[in-house]
Amino acid sequence: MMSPSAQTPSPAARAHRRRDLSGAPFLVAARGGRPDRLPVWFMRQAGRSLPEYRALREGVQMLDACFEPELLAEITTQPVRRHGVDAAILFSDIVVPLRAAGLDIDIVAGTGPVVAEPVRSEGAIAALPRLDPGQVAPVAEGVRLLVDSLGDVPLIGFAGAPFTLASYLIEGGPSRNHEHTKALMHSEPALWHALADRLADTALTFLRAQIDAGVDAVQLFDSWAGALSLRDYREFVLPHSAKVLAGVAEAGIPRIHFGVGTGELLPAMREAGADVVGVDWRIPLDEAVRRFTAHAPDAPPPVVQGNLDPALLLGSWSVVESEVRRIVGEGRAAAGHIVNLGHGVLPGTDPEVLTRVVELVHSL
Ligand SMILES: Cc1c2[nH]c(c1CCC(=O)O)Cc1[nH]c(c(CCC(=O)O)c1C)Cc1[nH]c(c(CCC(=O)O)c1C)Cc1[nH]c(c(C)c1CCC(=O)O)C2
Repeated sequence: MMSPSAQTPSPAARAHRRRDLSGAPFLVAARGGRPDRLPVWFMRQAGRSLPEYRALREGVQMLDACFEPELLAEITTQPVRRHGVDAAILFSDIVVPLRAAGLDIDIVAGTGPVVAEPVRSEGAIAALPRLDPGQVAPVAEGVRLLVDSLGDVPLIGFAGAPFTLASYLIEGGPSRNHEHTKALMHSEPALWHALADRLADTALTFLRAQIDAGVDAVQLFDSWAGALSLRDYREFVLPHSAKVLAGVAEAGIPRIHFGVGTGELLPAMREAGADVVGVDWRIPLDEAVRRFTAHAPDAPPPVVQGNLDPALLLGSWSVVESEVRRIVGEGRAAAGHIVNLGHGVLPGTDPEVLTRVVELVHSL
Protein backbone atom coordinates (compact mmCIF):
# COMPACT_ATOMS: atom_id res chain seq x y z
CA MET A 1 0.00 0.00 0.00
CA MET A 2 1.60 3.27 -1.06
CA SER A 3 1.88 6.04 1.54
CA PRO A 4 -1.00 8.56 1.32
CA SER A 5 1.35 11.26 0.01
CA ALA A 6 2.44 8.99 -2.82
CA GLN A 7 -1.20 8.18 -3.58
CA THR A 8 -2.42 11.77 -3.36
CA PRO A 9 -1.29 13.88 -6.32
CA SER A 10 -0.37 17.53 -5.72
CA PRO A 11 -3.15 20.13 -6.02
CA ALA A 12 -1.82 21.08 -9.45
CA ALA A 13 -1.73 17.47 -10.54
CA ARG A 14 -5.16 16.92 -9.05
CA ALA A 15 -6.50 19.93 -10.94
CA HIS A 16 -5.26 18.29 -14.13
CA ARG A 17 -7.16 15.17 -13.16
CA ARG A 18 -10.34 16.86 -14.32
CA ARG A 19 -11.94 14.72 -16.97
CA ASP A 20 -12.57 16.22 -20.41
CA LEU A 21 -16.36 15.96 -20.45
CA SER A 22 -16.84 19.11 -22.51
CA GLY A 23 -19.27 17.24 -24.79
CA ALA A 24 -21.53 16.15 -21.93
CA PRO A 25 -25.02 17.70 -22.36
CA PHE A 26 -24.94 19.17 -18.82
CA LEU A 27 -21.65 21.00 -19.48
CA VAL A 28 -22.60 22.08 -23.02
CA ALA A 29 -25.83 23.65 -21.68
CA ALA A 30 -24.04 25.16 -18.66
CA ARG A 31 -21.71 26.95 -21.05
CA GLY A 32 -24.64 28.36 -23.05
CA GLY A 33 -24.77 25.78 -25.82
CA ARG A 34 -27.52 23.57 -27.23
CA PRO A 35 -26.54 19.94 -26.56
CA ASP A 36 -27.94 17.09 -28.65
CA ARG A 37 -30.20 16.26 -25.71
CA LEU A 38 -31.63 18.39 -22.92
CA PRO A 39 -29.79 17.70 -19.67
CA VAL A 40 -31.68 17.00 -16.45
CA TRP A 41 -30.72 16.28 -12.83
CA PHE A 42 -32.45 16.88 -9.51
CA MET A 43 -31.38 18.78 -6.41
CA ARG A 44 -31.30 16.34 -3.50
CA GLN A 45 -31.51 13.43 -5.96
CA ALA A 46 -29.52 11.43 -3.44
CA GLY A 47 -31.59 11.06 -0.31
CA ARG A 48 -34.57 9.57 1.39
CA SER A 49 -36.69 9.19 -1.75
CA LEU A 50 -34.44 6.21 -2.60
CA PRO A 51 -34.90 2.91 -0.72
CA GLU A 52 -31.27 2.07 -1.51
CA TYR A 53 -30.25 5.31 0.24
CA ARG A 54 -32.30 4.50 3.33
CA ALA A 55 -30.79 1.01 3.41
CA LEU A 56 -27.23 2.34 3.18
CA ARG A 57 -27.84 5.04 5.81
CA GLU A 58 -29.31 2.53 8.29
CA GLY A 59 -27.64 3.27 11.62
CA VAL A 60 -25.27 5.86 10.11
CA GLN A 61 -25.57 9.48 11.23
CA MET A 62 -26.07 11.93 8.35
CA LEU A 63 -22.90 13.91 8.97
CA ASP A 64 -20.84 10.78 9.61
CA ALA A 65 -21.90 9.52 6.17
CA CYS A 66 -20.56 12.74 4.64
CA PHE A 67 -17.02 11.93 5.88
CA GLU A 68 -16.84 8.30 4.66
CA PRO A 69 -15.42 8.43 1.10
CA GLU A 70 -16.71 5.08 -0.15
CA LEU A 71 -20.15 5.64 1.41
CA LEU A 72 -20.65 9.17 0.09
CA ALA A 73 -19.43 8.04 -3.34
CA GLU A 74 -21.98 5.21 -3.43
CA ILE A 75 -24.83 7.45 -2.26
CA THR A 76 -23.88 10.03 -4.92
CA THR A 77 -23.95 7.31 -7.58
CA GLN A 78 -27.30 5.74 -6.63
CA PRO A 79 -29.55 8.31 -8.43
CA VAL A 80 -27.26 8.30 -11.49
CA ARG A 81 -27.53 4.52 -11.75
CA ARG A 82 -31.29 4.52 -11.11
CA HIS A 83 -32.54 7.57 -13.06
CA GLY A 84 -29.96 8.09 -15.80
CA VAL A 85 -29.61 11.79 -14.88
CA ASP A 86 -27.09 13.93 -16.76
CA ALA A 87 -25.15 15.01 -13.67
CA ALA A 88 -24.24 13.67 -10.25
CA ILE A 89 -24.22 15.97 -7.24
CA LEU A 90 -21.83 15.17 -4.43
CA PHE A 91 -23.59 13.70 -1.41
CA SER A 92 -22.62 16.22 1.23
CA ASP A 93 -24.27 19.04 3.11
CA ILE A 94 -23.86 22.77 3.46
CA VAL A 95 -22.91 22.34 7.14
CA VAL A 96 -20.13 19.81 6.39
CA PRO A 97 -17.31 22.41 6.28
CA LEU A 98 -18.52 23.94 9.56
CA ARG A 99 -18.57 20.52 11.25
CA ALA A 100 -15.17 19.69 9.73
CA ALA A 101 -13.71 22.93 11.11
CA GLY A 102 -14.83 21.87 14.59
CA LEU A 103 -18.08 23.79 15.09
CA ASP A 104 -20.62 22.05 17.31
CA ILE A 105 -23.32 21.68 14.63
CA ASP A 106 -25.44 18.64 13.82
CA ILE A 107 -28.27 17.62 11.51
CA VAL A 108 -31.53 16.58 13.15
CA ALA A 109 -33.41 14.27 10.77
CA GLY A 110 -36.58 15.85 9.44
CA THR A 111 -35.53 19.24 10.80
CA GLY A 112 -32.11 20.20 9.52
CA PRO A 113 -28.97 21.79 10.90
CA VAL A 114 -28.92 22.73 14.59
CA VAL A 115 -26.11 24.48 16.46
CA ALA A 116 -25.46 24.06 20.20
CA GLU A 117 -24.75 27.78 20.67
CA PRO A 118 -26.27 30.39 18.29
CA VAL A 119 -23.57 32.71 16.95
CA ARG A 120 -24.70 36.27 17.74
CA SER A 121 -21.80 38.07 19.44
CA GLU A 122 -18.45 39.48 18.35
CA GLY A 123 -16.72 36.91 20.51
CA ALA A 124 -18.66 34.01 19.05
CA ILE A 125 -17.89 35.19 15.52
CA ALA A 126 -14.19 35.66 16.28
CA ALA A 127 -14.15 32.19 17.85
CA LEU A 128 -15.50 30.51 14.71
CA PRO A 129 -12.90 27.93 13.65
CA ARG A 130 -11.35 28.43 10.23
CA LEU A 131 -11.54 25.47 7.83
CA ASP A 132 -8.27 23.79 6.90
CA PRO A 133 -8.47 21.86 3.60
CA GLY A 134 -7.09 18.80 5.37
CA GLN A 135 -10.22 18.71 7.52
CA VAL A 136 -12.32 17.90 4.44
CA ALA A 137 -9.83 15.37 3.01
CA PRO A 138 -12.42 12.55 3.25
CA VAL A 139 -14.79 14.58 1.05
CA ALA A 140 -11.99 15.17 -1.47
CA GLU A 141 -11.24 11.45 -1.40
CA GLY A 142 -14.91 10.75 -2.14
CA VAL A 143 -14.72 13.14 -5.11
CA ARG A 144 -11.63 11.33 -6.44
CA LEU A 145 -13.40 7.97 -6.16
CA LEU A 146 -16.36 9.42 -8.08
CA VAL A 147 -14.21 11.01 -10.79
CA ASP A 148 -12.74 7.56 -11.40
CA SER A 149 -16.09 5.76 -11.41
CA LEU A 150 -18.72 8.06 -12.96
CA GLY A 151 -17.54 7.61 -16.54
CA ASP A 152 -18.90 10.45 -18.69
CA VAL A 153 -21.33 11.80 -16.09
CA PRO A 154 -20.22 15.20 -14.76
CA LEU A 155 -19.95 15.63 -10.97
CA ILE A 156 -21.26 18.79 -9.31
CA GLY A 157 -19.65 19.95 -6.08
CA PHE A 158 -21.38 22.43 -3.82
CA ALA A 159 -21.27 24.70 -0.82
CA GLY A 160 -23.70 26.79 1.15
CA ALA A 161 -23.64 30.54 0.53
CA PRO A 162 -22.74 32.93 3.36
CA PHE A 163 -26.29 34.15 4.07
CA THR A 164 -27.88 30.69 4.28
CA LEU A 165 -25.02 29.38 6.44
CA ALA A 166 -25.11 32.50 8.64
CA SER A 167 -28.84 32.09 9.18
CA TYR A 168 -28.39 28.58 10.60
CA LEU A 169 -25.60 29.83 12.91
CA ILE A 170 -27.39 32.97 14.11
CA GLU A 171 -30.89 31.43 14.44
CA GLY A 172 -29.48 28.22 15.94
CA GLY A 173 -31.39 26.08 13.44
CA PRO A 174 -33.95 26.27 10.61
CA SER A 175 -35.97 29.48 10.71
CA ARG A 176 -39.09 30.68 8.89
CA ASN A 177 -38.45 34.42 9.30
CA HIS A 178 -34.69 34.67 9.99
CA GLU A 179 -35.50 37.42 12.49
CA HIS A 180 -32.29 37.17 14.55
CA THR A 181 -30.24 37.19 11.35
CA LYS A 182 -31.96 40.27 9.98
CA ALA A 183 -31.76 42.03 13.35
CA LEU A 184 -28.00 41.49 13.55
CA MET A 185 -27.56 42.43 9.89
CA HIS A 186 -29.20 45.81 10.43
CA SER A 187 -28.22 46.65 14.01
CA GLU A 188 -24.59 45.47 13.85
CA PRO A 189 -23.57 45.60 10.17
CA ALA A 190 -19.84 45.36 10.92
CA LEU A 191 -20.46 42.17 12.88
CA TRP A 192 -22.65 40.81 10.10
CA HIS A 193 -20.04 41.49 7.41
CA ALA A 194 -17.31 39.91 9.57
CA LEU A 195 -19.40 36.74 9.94
CA ALA A 196 -20.43 36.62 6.28
CA ASP A 197 -16.81 37.11 5.23
CA ARG A 198 -15.65 34.26 7.46
CA LEU A 199 -18.34 32.02 5.97
CA ALA A 200 -17.34 33.05 2.45
CA ASP A 201 -13.81 31.89 3.25
CA THR A 202 -15.18 28.60 4.59
CA ALA A 203 -17.25 28.04 1.44
CA LEU A 204 -14.26 28.93 -0.73
CA THR A 205 -11.95 26.47 1.04
CA PHE A 206 -14.57 23.74 0.80
CA LEU A 207 -15.23 24.36 -2.91
CA ARG A 208 -11.52 24.55 -3.76
CA ALA A 209 -10.95 21.17 -2.10
CA GLN A 210 -13.71 19.69 -4.26
CA ILE A 211 -12.41 21.41 -7.39
CA ASP A 212 -8.82 20.25 -6.78
CA ALA A 213 -10.17 16.71 -6.42
CA GLY A 214 -11.86 16.95 -9.82
CA VAL A 215 -15.49 18.13 -9.73
CA ASP A 216 -16.75 19.37 -13.13
CA ALA A 217 -19.03 22.17 -11.89
CA VAL A 218 -20.01 23.78 -8.59
CA GLN A 219 -23.29 25.03 -7.17
CA LEU A 220 -23.57 27.71 -4.50
CA PHE A 221 -26.76 27.12 -2.51
CA ASP A 222 -28.21 30.29 -1.04
CA SER A 223 -31.47 28.48 -0.34
CA TRP A 224 -32.94 31.06 2.04
CA ALA A 225 -31.87 34.25 0.23
CA GLY A 226 -35.47 34.71 -0.89
CA ALA A 227 -36.25 35.90 2.64
CA LEU A 228 -34.41 39.15 1.85
CA SER A 229 -35.45 42.32 0.08
CA LEU A 230 -33.41 43.18 -3.01
CA ARG A 231 -32.03 46.19 -1.11
CA ASP A 232 -30.79 44.01 1.78
CA TYR A 233 -29.53 41.30 -0.58
CA ARG A 234 -27.42 43.80 -2.50
CA GLU A 235 -26.02 45.51 0.61
CA PHE A 236 -25.48 42.58 2.97
CA VAL A 237 -25.25 39.40 0.89
CA LEU A 238 -24.20 39.94 -2.73
CA PRO A 239 -20.60 41.01 -1.96
CA HIS A 240 -19.97 37.87 0.09
CA SER A 241 -21.49 35.46 -2.42
CA ALA A 242 -19.52 37.30 -5.11
CA LYS A 243 -16.31 36.63 -3.15
CA VAL A 244 -17.04 32.90 -3.26
CA LEU A 245 -17.98 32.82 -6.95
CA ALA A 246 -15.01 34.98 -7.96
CA GLY A 247 -12.72 32.84 -5.82
CA VAL A 248 -13.45 29.72 -7.89
CA ALA A 249 -13.57 31.43 -11.31
CA GLU A 250 -9.96 30.48 -12.09
CA ALA A 251 -10.95 26.79 -12.20
CA GLY A 252 -12.85 27.53 -15.43
CA ILE A 253 -15.75 25.25 -14.53
CA PRO A 254 -19.44 26.29 -14.54
CA ARG A 255 -20.70 28.01 -11.39
CA ILE A 256 -24.40 27.60 -10.61
CA HIS A 257 -26.06 29.93 -8.10
CA PHE A 258 -29.42 28.95 -6.62
CA GLY A 259 -31.93 30.11 -4.05
CA VAL A 260 -35.64 29.77 -3.29
CA GLY A 261 -38.17 32.61 -3.56
CA THR A 262 -35.58 34.65 -5.43
CA GLY A 263 -37.72 36.04 -8.26
CA GLU A 264 -36.81 39.63 -7.36
CA LEU A 265 -33.15 38.76 -6.75
CA LEU A 266 -32.30 36.77 -9.88
CA PRO A 267 -30.40 39.51 -11.77
CA ALA A 268 -28.44 40.36 -8.60
CA MET A 269 -27.64 36.67 -8.06
CA ARG A 270 -26.30 36.49 -11.61
CA GLU A 271 -24.36 39.71 -11.01
CA ALA A 272 -22.69 37.94 -8.06
CA GLY A 273 -20.80 35.93 -10.66
CA ALA A 274 -22.90 32.94 -11.67
CA ASP A 275 -22.56 31.25 -15.07
CA VAL A 276 -25.92 29.54 -14.45
CA VAL A 277 -28.78 30.70 -12.24
CA GLY A 278 -31.11 28.17 -10.64
CA VAL A 279 -34.70 29.36 -10.65
CA ASP A 280 -37.48 28.15 -8.35
CA TRP A 281 -40.97 27.22 -9.56
CA ARG A 282 -42.62 30.56 -8.79
CA ILE A 283 -41.44 32.39 -11.91
CA PRO A 284 -41.52 31.09 -15.51
CA LEU A 285 -38.05 30.66 -17.03
CA ASP A 286 -38.78 32.98 -19.95
CA GLU A 287 -39.80 35.71 -17.46
CA ALA A 288 -36.54 35.09 -15.57
CA VAL A 289 -34.63 35.53 -18.86
CA ARG A 290 -36.50 38.77 -19.49
CA ARG A 291 -35.46 40.06 -16.06
CA PHE A 292 -31.79 39.13 -16.68
CA THR A 293 -31.81 40.86 -20.06
CA ALA A 294 -33.61 43.97 -18.76
CA HIS A 295 -31.12 44.27 -15.89
CA ALA A 296 -27.98 43.71 -17.96
CA PRO A 297 -28.69 44.13 -21.69
CA ASP A 298 -25.00 43.85 -22.62
CA ALA A 299 -24.32 40.69 -20.58
CA PRO A 300 -24.05 37.36 -22.42
CA PRO A 301 -27.44 35.62 -22.82
CA PRO A 302 -28.32 33.84 -19.54
CA VAL A 303 -28.20 30.12 -18.78
CA VAL A 304 -30.91 28.86 -16.44
CA GLN A 305 -31.55 25.74 -14.38
CA GLY A 306 -34.95 24.52 -13.13
CA ASN A 307 -37.74 24.82 -12.39
CA LEU A 308 -40.41 22.17 -11.74
CA ASP A 309 -42.26 22.48 -8.43
CA PRO A 310 -41.05 19.43 -6.44
CA ALA A 311 -44.46 19.03 -4.79
CA LEU A 312 -46.06 18.22 -8.17
CA LEU A 313 -44.04 15.00 -8.30
CA LEU A 314 -46.29 13.64 -5.56
CA GLY A 315 -49.42 14.21 -7.69
CA SER A 316 -50.69 12.90 -11.03
CA TRP A 317 -48.32 12.09 -13.86
CA SER A 318 -50.45 14.02 -16.37
CA VAL A 319 -49.77 17.24 -14.44
CA VAL A 320 -46.03 16.45 -14.20
CA GLU A 321 -45.88 15.75 -17.92
CA SER A 322 -47.63 18.96 -18.95
CA GLU A 323 -45.53 21.02 -16.53
CA VAL A 324 -42.28 19.52 -17.83
CA ARG A 325 -43.33 20.30 -21.40
CA ARG A 326 -44.21 23.87 -20.40
CA ILE A 327 -40.87 24.35 -18.60
CA VAL A 328 -38.87 22.99 -21.54
CA GLY A 329 -40.74 25.38 -23.84
CA GLU A 330 -40.06 28.36 -21.58
CA GLY A 331 -36.40 27.31 -21.19
CA ARG A 332 -35.86 27.85 -24.92
CA ALA A 333 -35.79 31.60 -24.18
CA ALA A 334 -32.40 31.10 -22.48
CA ALA A 335 -29.04 30.53 -24.15
CA GLY A 336 -28.81 27.23 -22.25
CA HIS A 337 -31.26 25.30 -20.07
CA ILE A 338 -30.52 22.58 -17.53
CA VAL A 339 -33.80 20.98 -16.48
CA ASN A 340 -34.15 20.57 -12.71
CA LEU A 341 -36.66 21.07 -9.92
CA GLY A 342 -37.25 24.47 -8.36
CA HIS A 343 -35.92 23.08 -5.06
CA GLY A 344 -34.83 19.68 -3.69
CA VAL A 345 -36.56 16.34 -4.12
CA LEU A 346 -39.09 15.89 -1.31
CA PRO A 347 -38.52 12.77 0.83
CA GLY A 348 -41.90 11.16 -0.08
CA THR A 349 -41.27 11.31 -3.83
CA ASP A 350 -41.71 8.06 -5.80
CA PRO A 351 -38.32 7.41 -7.44
CA GLU A 352 -40.12 5.95 -10.49
CA VAL A 353 -41.60 9.37 -11.20
CA LEU A 354 -38.14 10.95 -11.27
CA THR A 355 -36.98 8.30 -13.74
CA ARG A 356 -40.02 9.03 -15.93
CA VAL A 357 -39.19 12.76 -15.85
CA VAL A 358 -35.66 12.01 -17.09
CA GLU A 359 -37.04 9.84 -19.91
CA LEU A 360 -39.57 12.54 -20.87
CA VAL A 361 -36.97 15.33 -20.90
CA HIS A 362 -34.59 13.23 -23.00
CA SER A 363 -37.42 12.58 -25.48
CA LEU A 364 -38.14 16.29 -26.02
C1 LIG B 1 -30.62 24.15 3.11
C2 LIG B 1 -29.67 23.04 2.82
C3 LIG B 1 -29.19 22.10 3.74
N1 LIG B 1 -28.36 21.23 3.13
C4 LIG B 1 -28.29 21.58 1.78
C5 LIG B 1 -29.09 22.71 1.59
C6 LIG B 1 -29.25 23.42 0.29
C7 LIG B 1 -30.13 22.56 -0.62
C8 LIG B 1 -31.57 22.80 -0.32
O1 LIG B 1 -31.94 23.97 -0.10
O2 LIG B 1 -32.31 21.81 -0.29
C9 LIG B 1 -27.45 20.91 0.76
C10 LIG B 1 -27.73 19.47 0.55
N2 LIG B 1 -27.77 18.55 1.55
C11 LIG B 1 -27.96 17.33 0.98
C12 LIG B 1 -28.03 17.48 -0.42
C13 LIG B 1 -28.26 16.35 -1.42
C14 LIG B 1 -26.99 16.06 -2.15
C15 LIG B 1 -27.26 14.96 -3.18
O3 LIG B 1 -28.39 14.90 -3.74
O4 LIG B 1 -26.34 14.16 -3.43
C16 LIG B 1 -27.88 18.84 -0.69
C17 LIG B 1 -27.83 19.50 -2.03
C18 LIG B 1 -27.99 16.04 1.70
C19 LIG B 1 -28.97 16.02 2.83
N3 LIG B 1 -28.98 16.91 3.86
C20 LIG B 1 -29.95 16.53 4.74
C21 LIG B 1 -30.59 15.39 4.25
C22 LIG B 1 -31.70 14.64 4.94
C23 LIG B 1 -30.95 13.75 5.95
C24 LIG B 1 -31.58 12.41 6.04
O5 LIG B 1 -31.30 11.59 5.15
O6 LIG B 1 -32.33 12.23 7.02
C25 LIG B 1 -29.95 15.06 3.05
C26 LIG B 1 -30.23 13.88 2.15
C27 LIG B 1 -30.22 17.19 6.05
C28 LIG B 1 -30.51 18.65 5.91
N4 LIG B 1 -29.56 19.57 5.58
C29 LIG B 1 -30.18 20.79 5.51
C30 LIG B 1 -31.55 20.63 5.78
C31 LIG B 1 -32.58 21.72 5.75
C32 LIG B 1 -31.74 19.29 6.05
C33 LIG B 1 -33.03 18.61 6.46
C34 LIG B 1 -33.68 18.10 5.21
C35 LIG B 1 -34.87 17.27 5.62
O7 LIG B 1 -34.74 16.51 6.61
O8 LIG B 1 -35.90 17.38 4.95
C36 LIG B 1 -29.46 22.05 5.20
